[in-house]
Amino acid sequence: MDETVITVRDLTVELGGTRILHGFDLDVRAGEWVSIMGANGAGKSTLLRCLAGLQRPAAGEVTVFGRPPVDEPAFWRDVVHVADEPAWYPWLSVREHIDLMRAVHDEARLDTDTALELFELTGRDDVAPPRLSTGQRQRLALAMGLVRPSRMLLLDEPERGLDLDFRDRLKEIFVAYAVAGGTLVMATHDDDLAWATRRLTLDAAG
Ligand SMILES: Nc1ncnc2c1ncn2[C@@H]1O[C@H](COP(=O)(O)OP(=O)(O)OP(=O)(O)O)[C@@H](O)[C@H]1O
Repeated sequence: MDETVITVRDLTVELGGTRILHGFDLDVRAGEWVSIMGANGAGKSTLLRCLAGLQRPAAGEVTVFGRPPVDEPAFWRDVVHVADEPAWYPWLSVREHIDLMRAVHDEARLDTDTALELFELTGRDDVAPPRLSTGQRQRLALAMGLVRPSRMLLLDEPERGLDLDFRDRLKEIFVAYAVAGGTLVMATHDDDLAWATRRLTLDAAG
């Protein structure tokens, strides 16, 4: 598979008058899993936000699936951005959050029980997210992202809060997504999770 699905050319981003990324280039093909690494503040989340159409570059070009990314429903039908914790519905259970994602998307990738099992939430399916542990909430956020159909995952530190065993499972989940033709771009501090991926390291000057 060699279809290029992300192209970044000479990307420069400024935030609050400070240059975060400068002259950054990237090409990603369908089915690739790319890790963006680097120190705190290097600009990993900022790059993901540019790919998600949530941050306007000061200069340069970004295309995702052949077009500049835009924060619009047609774009989000193809792309999942898992970053900060989603806004939970405190009156809905874990199971109902997954049901909700399945209900608003045609052709869900996983049924609810499979998702609960895969993300090790079966025993916590009837509680509301605010009563989960940090790692359990992260597993639910990932489950909600993976349950719906997509062609690309933009993942900001997906490992946060997860124990080592579940990180191994997550690696398998992401490999399966890529093998099926999906594309992953992941900001991470986890060498092990990134080990088999194409790794790019941002320096502090971007
Ligand atoms: N809204 C903002 N206004 C001004 N500066 C910002 C803003 N958001 C982020 N920054 C700065 O931009 C830089 C890059 O932030 P970013 O979150 O992209 O880094 P990161 O590589 O993802 O870091 P981490 O590893 O800590 O998650 C940081 O120095 C941060 O302080």
